[in-house]
Amino acid sequence: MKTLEQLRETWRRDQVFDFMLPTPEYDQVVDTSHGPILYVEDISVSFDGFKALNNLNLYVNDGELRCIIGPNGAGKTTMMDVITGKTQPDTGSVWFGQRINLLKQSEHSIARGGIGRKFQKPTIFEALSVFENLELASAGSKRVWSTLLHDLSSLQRDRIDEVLELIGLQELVRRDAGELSHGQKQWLEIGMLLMQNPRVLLVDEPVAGMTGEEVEKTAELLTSLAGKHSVIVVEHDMAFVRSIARTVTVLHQGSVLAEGSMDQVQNDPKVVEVYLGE
Ligand SMILES: Nc1ncnc2c1ncn2[C@@H]1O[C@H](COP(=O)(O)OP(=O)(O)OP(=O)(O)O)[C@@H](O)[C@H]1O
Repeated sequence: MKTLEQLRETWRRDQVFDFMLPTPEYDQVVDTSHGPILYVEDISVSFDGFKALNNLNLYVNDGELRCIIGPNGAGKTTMMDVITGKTQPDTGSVWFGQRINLLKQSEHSIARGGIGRKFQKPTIFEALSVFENLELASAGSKRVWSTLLHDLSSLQRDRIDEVLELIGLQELVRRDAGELSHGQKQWLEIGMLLMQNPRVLLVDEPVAGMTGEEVEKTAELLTSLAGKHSVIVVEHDMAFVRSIARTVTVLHQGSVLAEGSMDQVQNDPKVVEVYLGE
């Protein structure tokens, strides 16, 4: 009975999770020969006349780990919504590499085509094991039923092993996801995104609610992903940002206020005034 209920739950989730949808075929490969994997140019977004993003420009290099900080309401979430196709901007352009115009892609195409997004709250299948969660995330275009009922390919198994090692949950592979700690759930969800081999990972406030030890492990995980993936982390926890940051972008009132190393932005008088000095 438990299995049947789990399958029913999974079936419903099929309508919600991007990784269960078919992978789109972009007619262009992601071309990063000039360096950046993301070009966000002159983006403006208004809500009832209020400019949440105001001529925002952001360039993220292939393989980079970028931290985005800024006070509440600075436009961080809206920026991620634009990159992932959830919000269409009033003006501007967003390119994935030099050739893929993200503003012409649907939210699902973007998610399945190489830009993974981790929301703050983990959205894993609590009633399934760690392994089964990763297994489902590797489903690709296969339907959920067939994934649960058929054997995995050896390639998929290898990828699950690789991801388990990355997220440090090898010992808990048969444990129900619902029994994991908050931090472990967050890592599992990152692992589920990694099963899709995304080129870009957007991670929203990953360490909120974590213990000190979990924060440290998350820092290790995210820094280990950079290089193979481009990782964009939005976070308010300054100690955490300092521990992982290479380049930090500070948003304020929908635009980039400052960009540079953590030391550079922390000593920038504009940044101190609007944010860090608060
Ligand atoms: N759907 C919406 N309708 C109206 N206003 C919105 C909407 N979404 C965002 N805003 C406004 O746009 C501004 C930017 O919001 P956004 O959530 O992008 O900021 P943020 O930097 O992510 O803030 P936080 O750190 O608090 O999450 C805020 O003033 C917010 O109230």
